[in-house]
Amino acid sequence: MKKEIKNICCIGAGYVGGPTMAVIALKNPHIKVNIVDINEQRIQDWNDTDLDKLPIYEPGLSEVVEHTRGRNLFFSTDVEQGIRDADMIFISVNTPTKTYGKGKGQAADLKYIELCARQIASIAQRDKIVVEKSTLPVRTAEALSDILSNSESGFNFEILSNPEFLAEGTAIDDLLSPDRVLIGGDNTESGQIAKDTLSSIYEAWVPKERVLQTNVWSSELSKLTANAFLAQRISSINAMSALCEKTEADVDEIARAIGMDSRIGPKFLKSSVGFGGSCFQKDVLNLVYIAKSYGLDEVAEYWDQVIKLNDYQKRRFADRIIKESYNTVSGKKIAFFGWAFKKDTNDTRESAAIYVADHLLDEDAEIVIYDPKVTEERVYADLEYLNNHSSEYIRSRVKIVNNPFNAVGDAHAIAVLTEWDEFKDYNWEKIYSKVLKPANIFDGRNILDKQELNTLGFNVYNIGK
Ligand SMILES: NC(=O)C1=CN([C@@H]2O[C@H](COP(=O)(O)OP(=O)(O)OC[C@H]3O[C@@H](n4cnc5c(N)ncnc54)[C@H](O)[C@@H]3O)[C@@H](O)[C@H]2O)C=CC1
Ligand SMILES: O=C(O)[C@H]1O[C@H](OP(=O)(O)OP(=O)(O)OC[C@H]2O[C@@H](n3ccc(=O)[nH]c3=O)[C@H](O)[C@@H]2O)[C@H](O)[C@@H](O)[C@@H]1O
Repeated sequence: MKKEIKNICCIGAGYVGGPTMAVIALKNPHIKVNIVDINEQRIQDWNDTDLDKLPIYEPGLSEVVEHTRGRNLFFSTDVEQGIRDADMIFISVNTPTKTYGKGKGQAADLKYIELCARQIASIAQRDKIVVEKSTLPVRTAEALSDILSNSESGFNFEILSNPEFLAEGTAIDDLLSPDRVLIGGDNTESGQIAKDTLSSIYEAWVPKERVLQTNVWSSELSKLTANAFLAQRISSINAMSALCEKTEADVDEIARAIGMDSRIGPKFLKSSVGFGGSCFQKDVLNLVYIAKSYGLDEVAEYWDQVIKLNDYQKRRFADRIIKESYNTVSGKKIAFFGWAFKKDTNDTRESAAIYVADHLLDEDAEIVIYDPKVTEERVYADLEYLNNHSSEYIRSRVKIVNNPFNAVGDAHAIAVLTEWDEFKDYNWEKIYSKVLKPANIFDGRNILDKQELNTLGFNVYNIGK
């Protein structure tokens, strides 16, 4: 059995809420979807008639928004109205690592989630299905249920966990053909109805066998587990990259060799300057915190190593630039190709580039950055957020240019931090003529044609080769 859903509200118009709801609206034209957010600028950008101004860059997103916006997809700052009208409410707000108090630097900060729950409790005028879309610590649904069931309204709030597995840069493809959709809920009669109701929304386009129902705790913990396993794979291959550099083994050859074992599989074995993004570090740290809070110290230490290895990888890359620059980068210009945490996104959260730059700034380097999608102010904000160098120092040492050729003039080295496809197709001969000699390239993504660059005269330093 399922309920009829006519109106959905999503609280949080971010990287998850925006694309996810746009696709739900696309595939369920009979449902009105309201995305609400307290960030006025963000909502204004989502409503901009110029689709190039959407707050998020994702291939295919603007087409979906163009098709649905104003039809059955709406963006608004009126959170209360959104909650009031909805039969089903997705909570898709940010859950960053705590920067204060107990669990600082590890636990997820759940204040935004709690605020949403309290707001729903105080505004709702009828029963609602409340869906956790944000990534949350296992057993958060218990706290939500507590807040909602203690409201004076007396209405029934059914809580579901429906974590999101999309990756940035491929969000629309991932949403259109997901490996699976996970829905956790209570095994009561009303819980089952709620799960079936949400399943039916996805089944508008996702094959039924890919919509998986579990209990709510399994669903919450599956999300953290998936991200931990993915991050662990990268740290594992990155650990091998360090060993490769000592032994003349080639990490890409190793990835290929082990990836052909069907038990291991070929995906997510690309060695890099280190993983970034808003979630891997946050979610693994959260897992470490949860394990510790249950007294499972060995479990906590095991996962903590994934983060330590990632920090080591970023540091190793920066140290190599320094070492190969005759042990000093003071006053030297290092050109960065890429700042985003991966290609095809303008998101820079936890990007490895930030930490590599910070380490080079410790050594008094000058950095000139080109990224096809990241703005100047974003770069400065990322570096200033670390609070390691003054804003004046950062702005005097770091420049952002809107053309790769403007980055490389008189550069002592080029460092590739993001795997943007366009980097492969540049006129490297022209670049060679502009950089200082010896011409050093540090390819933090192993994307460039080393042989060709060597022929042009470059020294190419790879990860794990
Ligand atoms: N970014 C990603 O690729 C993925 C993120 N996730 C998870 O999804 C959640 C959201 O992540 P993002 O979309 O990246 O975050 P985001 O920071 O891009 O968006 C969150 C939005 O929520 C809004 N917000 C916060 N409190 C609010 C409130 N009380 N009322 C109304 N709006 C409020 C913020 O203004 C912001 O625009 C996080 O838990 C994250 O771990 C899960 C899968 C993928
Ligand atoms: O919870 C989340 O936020 C999401 O986190 C990741 O998605 P995302 O961070 O957007 O992007 P990924 O493609 O996973 O890349 C993360 C980082 O790992 C790096 N990476 C990825 C793959 C690889 O083989 N090697 C590697 O270094 C990327 O360059 C990037 O810096 C997961 O892939 C999603 O399933 C999940 O929903």
